[in-house]
Amino acid sequence: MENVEPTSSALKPVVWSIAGSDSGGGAGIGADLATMNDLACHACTVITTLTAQSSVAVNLVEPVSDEMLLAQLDTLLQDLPPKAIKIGLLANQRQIDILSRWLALELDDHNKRSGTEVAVILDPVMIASCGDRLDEDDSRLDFSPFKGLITLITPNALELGELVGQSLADMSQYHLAAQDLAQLLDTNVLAKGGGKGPAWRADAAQDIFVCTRATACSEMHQGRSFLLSSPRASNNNHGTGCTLSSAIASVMASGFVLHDAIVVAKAYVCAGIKHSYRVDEGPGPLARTSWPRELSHFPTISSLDEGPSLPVGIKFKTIGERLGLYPVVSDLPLLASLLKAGAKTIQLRIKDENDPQLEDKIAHAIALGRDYQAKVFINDYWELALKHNAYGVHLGQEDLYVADLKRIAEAQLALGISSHSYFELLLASQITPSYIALGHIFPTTTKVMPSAPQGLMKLQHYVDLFKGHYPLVAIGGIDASRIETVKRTGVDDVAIVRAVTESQQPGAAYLALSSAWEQAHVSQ
Ligand SMILES: Cc1ncc(COP(=O)(O)OP(=O)(O)O)c(N)n1
Ligand SMILES: Cc1nc(C(=O)O)sc1CCOP(=O)(O)O
Ligand SMILES: [Mg+2]
Repeated sequence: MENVEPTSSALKPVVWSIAGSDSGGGAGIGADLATMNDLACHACTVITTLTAQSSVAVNLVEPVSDEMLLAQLDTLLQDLPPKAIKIGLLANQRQIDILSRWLALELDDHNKRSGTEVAVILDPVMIASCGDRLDEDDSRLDFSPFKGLITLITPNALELGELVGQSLADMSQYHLAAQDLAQLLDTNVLAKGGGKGPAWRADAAQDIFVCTRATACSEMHQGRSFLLSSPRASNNNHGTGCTLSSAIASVMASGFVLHDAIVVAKAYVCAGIKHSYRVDEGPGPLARTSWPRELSHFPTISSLDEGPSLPVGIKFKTIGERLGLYPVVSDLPLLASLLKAGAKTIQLRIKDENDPQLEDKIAHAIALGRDYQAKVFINDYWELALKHNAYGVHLGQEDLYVADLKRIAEAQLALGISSHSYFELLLASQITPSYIALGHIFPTTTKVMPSAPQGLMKLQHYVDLFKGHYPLVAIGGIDASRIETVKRTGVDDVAIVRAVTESQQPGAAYLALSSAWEQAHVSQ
């Protein structure tokens, strides 16, 4: 993150951990604080329970008084309101009832007054990694008071079984149970598969993500289930669940959507396990490795729903040279004039699919590209691009499930894919495209976007992770005034609509922007 301004500590997002203390330091509040601080958040704590715990045993569990629980919540809300909350160990039913009432009344009132929506991540802790129970009595806890009040619940196999009152024998039962829990609590579910259970595999930690709804996220990723599979790194797993849930809360507090928070948190846990250490007899705690920047730590995403899925094992044409400043235009005369002005990469983006001259225009644009030895990409109409042998096609994420990707790859057409989040970047990268577009960086009026503008901070994170793996193209609201700051992130290329098309002299505008882009500095 060397290219963006450092966040002043006053601006660090506040995240709360409502959880128990693990005297052994590997899990609970200790792990949450370490995670939240490591991910550049300010961590506040609401301690629910003290546990006398080591890496091999839990010897005593003692909840704080009801007054103390409420006093911590109310005190913090007055002065240090959260951007996100992680809830861990609740030792008895009374604590569940008190906290759920507080969320329904006080937090809801805070959300309404501040016009925000604080993300609440519930890790329904029941058993420590050494196998001992952490709740005060052996009676089953009822989490239903949390219905409609939480953003995500993150049970492991054992907890999921207890929450839905079933034993889970295989992956399909695991998925059904996660869907049942999503309905029961009216929430999103991340059913973890890292520990023993039906999702366990020796070489991979597989989690099931059931997304019922998520804000500022494309419709196509909602109401769906995904399998998130990460490489398994070591058996030091003490505090894995606490770390995962507090990492999800921290990433959401930093402004990322739920899907992104989950994949970043999984990468954080994967890196933490890889670099973990043993302290004593039992499994060791996770290392703190800061914001994940290593692509191999991120999960592979696959769909668990019926219907089309992304193909595996295909690879698209590699683009040898830079795309540079890449204009995106909707009419042919403008495309011709920009090629004449010297554009070497350009896209034809016609959004009226009933345009009677659609095929003619596409065929003509492709032919012009050949004449000028330029890379002409056709947006959306991949069949026409194939028929007329275009240099390349640009597709959106939703197109990936309908287009014949195998045919496009076999015909040696280049493929560019849009992305609007870490989650979509990972999906795009799984089919090894020729480039990935990252948008929309700044507000745009060119099209209606379901996601919020990404901004430079997120762009920097995406570049840090994907640079060198694929050419990365920034798009959305980029004009002469923003060329310098965009270039400083290290992104490879920029795509531009209005700053060229709405100019009185598009050819001259293209040349000026292109030369500004080439001359702008990438900071080291
Ligand atoms: C370079 C580049 N990036 C993103 C887009 C957007 O493509 P898509 O998501 O398919 O949306 P539409 O352009 O079809 O509205 C693009 N065209 N080019
Ligand atoms: C076509 C398009 N796709 C985007 C994406 O984020 O996928 S943003 C965008 C419009 C970019 O237009 P302008 O340069 O006028 O802001
Ligand atoms: Mg498109």
